[in-house]
Amino acid sequence: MATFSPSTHCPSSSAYSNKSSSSLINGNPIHHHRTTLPSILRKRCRSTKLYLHIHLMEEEFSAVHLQDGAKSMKASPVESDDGPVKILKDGILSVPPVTPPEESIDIANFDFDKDNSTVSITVVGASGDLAKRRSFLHFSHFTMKVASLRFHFTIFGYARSKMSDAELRNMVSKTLTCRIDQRENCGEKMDQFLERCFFHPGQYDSQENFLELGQKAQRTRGWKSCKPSFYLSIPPNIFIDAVKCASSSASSANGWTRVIVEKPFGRDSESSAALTRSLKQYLDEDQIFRIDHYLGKELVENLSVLRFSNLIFEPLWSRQYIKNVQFIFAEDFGTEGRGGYFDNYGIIRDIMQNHLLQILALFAMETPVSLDAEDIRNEKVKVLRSMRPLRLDDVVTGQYKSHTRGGVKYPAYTDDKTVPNDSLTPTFAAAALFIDNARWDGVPFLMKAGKALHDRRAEIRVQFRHVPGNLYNKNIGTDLDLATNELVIRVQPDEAIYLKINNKVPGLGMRLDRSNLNLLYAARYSKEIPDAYERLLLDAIEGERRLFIRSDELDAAWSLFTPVLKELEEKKIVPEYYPYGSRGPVGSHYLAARYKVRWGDVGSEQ
Ligand SMILES: NC(=O)C1=CN([C@@H]2O[C@H](COP(=O)(O)OP(=O)(O)OC[C@H]3O[C@@H](n4cnc5c(N)ncnc54)[C@H](OP(=O)(O)O)[C@@H]3O)[C@@H](O)[C@H]2O)C=CC1
Ligand SMILES: O=C1O[C@H](COP(=O)(O)O)[C@@H](O)[C@H](O)[C@H]1O
Repeated sequence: MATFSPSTHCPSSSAYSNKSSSSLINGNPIHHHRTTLPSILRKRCRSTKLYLHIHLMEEEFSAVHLQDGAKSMKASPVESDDGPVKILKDGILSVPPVTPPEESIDIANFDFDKDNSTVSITVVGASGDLAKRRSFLHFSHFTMKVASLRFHFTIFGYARSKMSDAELRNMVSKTLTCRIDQRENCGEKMDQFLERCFFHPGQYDSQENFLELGQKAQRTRGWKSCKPSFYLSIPPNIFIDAVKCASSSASSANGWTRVIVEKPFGRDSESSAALTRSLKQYLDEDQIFRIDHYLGKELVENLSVLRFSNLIFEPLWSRQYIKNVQFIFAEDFGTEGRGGYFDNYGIIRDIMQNHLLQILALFAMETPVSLDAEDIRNEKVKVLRSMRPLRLDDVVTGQYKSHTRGGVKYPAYTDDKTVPNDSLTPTFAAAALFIDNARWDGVPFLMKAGKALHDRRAEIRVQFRHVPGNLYNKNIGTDLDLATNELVIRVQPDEAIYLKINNKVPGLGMRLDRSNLNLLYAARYSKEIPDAYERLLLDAIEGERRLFIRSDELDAAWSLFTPVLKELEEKKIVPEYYPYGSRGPVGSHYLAARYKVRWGDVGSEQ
């Protein structure tokens, strides 16, 4: 009899190893099991060798257990009854022996749609920049790669602009790529994806138009039970109108409606709280999926794995061994085309308050009770609430100016026609943050984010303290800084994790150099790294909330940045100007030096 806990851990592979099964999916053993269990919605367990997925279907759930790293799949309940799952003490469930199914299942022919439900995503604001450039592309990758295997799936575009289905498909087709699997008839898959795209014109505040959308969607696929999600790709000031109409007029009878919201979630604490309050008039918190796409990036996902599944890191993860931590975001292009949006927000709201702070929270949080969304988000909130609000003294801001290089003139931020000539909006910022808890007391957490810099990168740098009484000091010079270890988690590009160590240069002498223990993903893994949105969309559809921002997390995040944002604006702080394509304002180095830190991305060997 295998045992597992609903909230804390997954069964080990060995828990199932005594069960024989003749059923295979892609060569992986599969065990089916059906019973009654009212209180568990779904449990996802991930480990390298094991994936367990339970779906609640009314009062029944079916469990599909795939071994050896196979992906989880939504499966219809199998027609066997192995008896009830018993709840033992401490919430441990006892799972009766699994009856192996009689025939083997071939994934290509497996019918995942037996419940005949349809997932539909409506891109609200389908005529806009985000929708055109990114949303449909993400949906296409997601649909072609994942969803088409699992769901009836439709995508609706909704906007005030008039468009036919054919025009929408034409617009969308221009953004599609064959990034998914070149070998597997990509063209055919794109066509299949486009066939699932429809357009419905309407106003964002019209109940009637949303009702028509809902009806059209019902007709399109003959929904038995429909699972509508709305992806808000509109300016935030019309979110509430759209949500009100979508939830009251285009939502499913079974209340499945979900709303996926892109940042910005407000401009400060007050506007964010007001937005949340308004959304909650029409939706429950668990229907709102606030996307921070950095949480869907592979190396950000891996951060917790690195920390909590490797003995060598966690003991070092504190003020005792870590001198400082750096979160660096750089883009080698400006706000081209997005100045209108950007000027109202600036780099602190665009990148720091969300993407970098989310990574920081995952980096610094305590070990969660389990991998469940609420347990992880609880720990993130705790660490955010232990942080000191950012002070003006601890911030440096910059704005890029025009620069000519190699005969090419690169524009200044204010050359954008949608940006006022006298704009003081920062396109660069560096900040020093502190976590006032026992683990991190006194450790500077430095952030740096900028547009129009000399390269594009996102990385986490962990600089360790020097070795006390280092025996090899004289072999590496007197600068102890040169001898400290540094762990670099390169989120993009060229995903990698590397550790800088001191090493003896081979030879008869005793000379040390700095070398890297390097896990370069491209060299280690042949599989393509999924786009952040593929993961996030799948999770939103499946109701997995781990990678979405909860409202209290959002409040805590805004509390840290709102005072300084207000001060910057009220005092009209002039940003330090830096040339397009440079390394950014020199002020960031003074800020780091104040805390005895050297930015890790500067220097010959990064
Ligand atoms: N663009 C980007 O790269 C990113 C955008 N975001 C966020 O995503 C959302 C969408 O961004 P984006 O596509 O750039 O936005 P757009 O300004 O392009 O607006 C999207 C659509 O909304 C409708 N719309 C625009 N303004 C109004 C208005 N005042 N009243 C009613 N309808 C309006 C228009 O459609 P129609 O007239 O046809 O109805 C427009 O095509 C925003 O919240 C933005 O902050 C987040 C990250 C990146
Ligand atoms: O959210 C945003 O992110 C992008 C950068 O995302 P990436 O995945 O390409 O690194 C940034 O350009 C944009 O300003 C910001 O709104």
